[in-house]
Amino acid sequence: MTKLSVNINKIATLRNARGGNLPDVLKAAMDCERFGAQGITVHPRPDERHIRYQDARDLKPLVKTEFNIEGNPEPRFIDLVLEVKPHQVTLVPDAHDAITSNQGWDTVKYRNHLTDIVRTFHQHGIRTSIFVDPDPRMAEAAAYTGTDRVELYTEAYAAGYQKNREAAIAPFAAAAEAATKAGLGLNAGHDLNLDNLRYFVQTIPGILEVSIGHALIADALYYGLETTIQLYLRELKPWLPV
Ligand SMILES: CC(=O)[C@@H](O)[C@H](O)COP(=O)(O)O
Ligand SMILES: NCC(=O)COP(=O)(O)O
Repeated sequence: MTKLSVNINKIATLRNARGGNLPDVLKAAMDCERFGAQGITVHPRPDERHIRYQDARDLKPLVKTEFNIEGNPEPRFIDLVLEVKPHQVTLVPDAHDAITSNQGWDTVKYRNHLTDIVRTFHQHGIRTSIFVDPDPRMAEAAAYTGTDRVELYTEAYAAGYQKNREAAIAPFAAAAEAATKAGLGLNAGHDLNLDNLRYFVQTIPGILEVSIGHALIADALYYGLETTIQLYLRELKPWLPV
């Protein structure tokens, strides 16, 4: 079964626009769970323009499903994760000025760096996932860091889906196969949406978790949060035809 983890960064972005507490990010997270989400993802960035570090601390006692914190493992981020102790940390090589995540790790070049970080999180009982491009070499090399999982960076799949979905998914299938052969669990995320989600999880078996934020929160403007989460969960049902 593929779990749906709702990324609530965009709810925080809306709240931050006015400086108050509307919408309430903590309530939204609990509502996502009530409506069926099987996990909550946050991605604090150094400038805290979306979710804030304090949000992650406040969410910890409230999230009853799986709590996933994503980010670039700089010292302040590592300290936050070790303090909050989520179920999973996803390591993403974000540049400070990136609008959103725009690349996976070079797991060959940064093998030693990632190995040290993975070890630190494992010593505190936190599962690790490494964000990777759809490149079998990167997926395979990720295993040498000791990580539990990789997260396939699906932006290129989403961008190519309408034009030629078979071609768009091919590199992801190859990377997924390499990761699985290397003993890694598979997550996926970035720009997944109601159009492209089902084909992805049905074509690549064994995706353990998808984290979805931008499109899901945008859909919620039209359908409401509860219906939207149900619509995404329906796309994850393995028996529905692609
Ligand atoms: C790693 C990843 O793909 C997501 O975390 C995505 O970057 C969402 O982050 P923002 O909401 O900050 O764009
Ligand atoms: N890890 C991907 C994520 O959390 C959400 O990405 P997006 O759906 O906001 O593009």
